Amino acid sequence: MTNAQVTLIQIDNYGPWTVTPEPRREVDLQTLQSRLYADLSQLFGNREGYVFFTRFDNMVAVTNGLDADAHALIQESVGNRYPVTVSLSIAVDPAPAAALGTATSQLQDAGSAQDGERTEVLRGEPLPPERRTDDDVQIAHFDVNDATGKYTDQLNEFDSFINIEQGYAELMRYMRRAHDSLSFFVGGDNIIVVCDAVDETGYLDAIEHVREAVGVDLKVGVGTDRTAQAAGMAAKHALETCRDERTDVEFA
Ligand SMILES: Nc1nc2c(ncn2[C@@H]2O[C@H](COP(=O)(O)OP(=O)(O)OP(=O)(O)O)[C@@H](O)[C@H]2O)c(=O)[nH]1
Repeated sequence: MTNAQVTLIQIDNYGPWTVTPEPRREVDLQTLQSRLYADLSQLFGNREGYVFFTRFDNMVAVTNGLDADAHALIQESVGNRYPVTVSLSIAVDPAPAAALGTATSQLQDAGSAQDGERTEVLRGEPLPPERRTDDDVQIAHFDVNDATGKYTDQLNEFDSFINIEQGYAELMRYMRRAHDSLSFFVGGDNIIVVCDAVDETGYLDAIEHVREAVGVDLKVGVGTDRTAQAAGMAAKHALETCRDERTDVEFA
């Protein structure tokens, strides 16, 4: 059984900030959002976590191994670097979607995303060190088969993008519904899914579902470990085995 520790990151009172005193230049907002994501990726990444950009005003991190103090430090660092602050909410559950559900409720209970008084909230309990195991995080790294040959080298870039995004949309809904798992597009033709001990049949069914629904062919490498980065790296190696062996699913 896995025990995903998930942290919801939410920019405090961001909506009002984007239009105060009048709408801010979109290029400046895009720059802020992508820099904040880059910094968070490094701050959590230095501590073996993964951060996914999702909607940019809200981001999701897998933070097994990070305690409350580490979260507070990251929060402080963002407050010192940016004109905005972030709230963080941590939760643990075998099912990643359930962990994110709890993390979300904790933050919603503390106040609205657009409440000027609710800033730099830090809620939730990390996984206690004595309960941590080598099986806490399962990461599945999906990749589109021959995306270069089928899309990038053949189609208009926008049509390539539509194909990849449709594969992502179908996979994220399927993994959420069938396995309480969280899927994140990470660029190119890659999707990283945080899973709750899904087995080979589960992955084969997911690949089959996406192929039937939108005609996008996927393969997946799966890794399990104590932290997101260790599990993610194992998943990448398993994906290389898929390439070598021409298989659809490989476990590290
Ligand atoms: N985020 C991320 N992106 C990657 C990774 N590997 C490849 N990419 C991206 O995916 C694109 C396609 O690369 P590949 O998946 O290696 O190529 P492919 O044509 O699909 O070939 P096969 O996967 O071998 O079938 C690259 O241009 C990168 O943008 C990775 O490990 N992480």
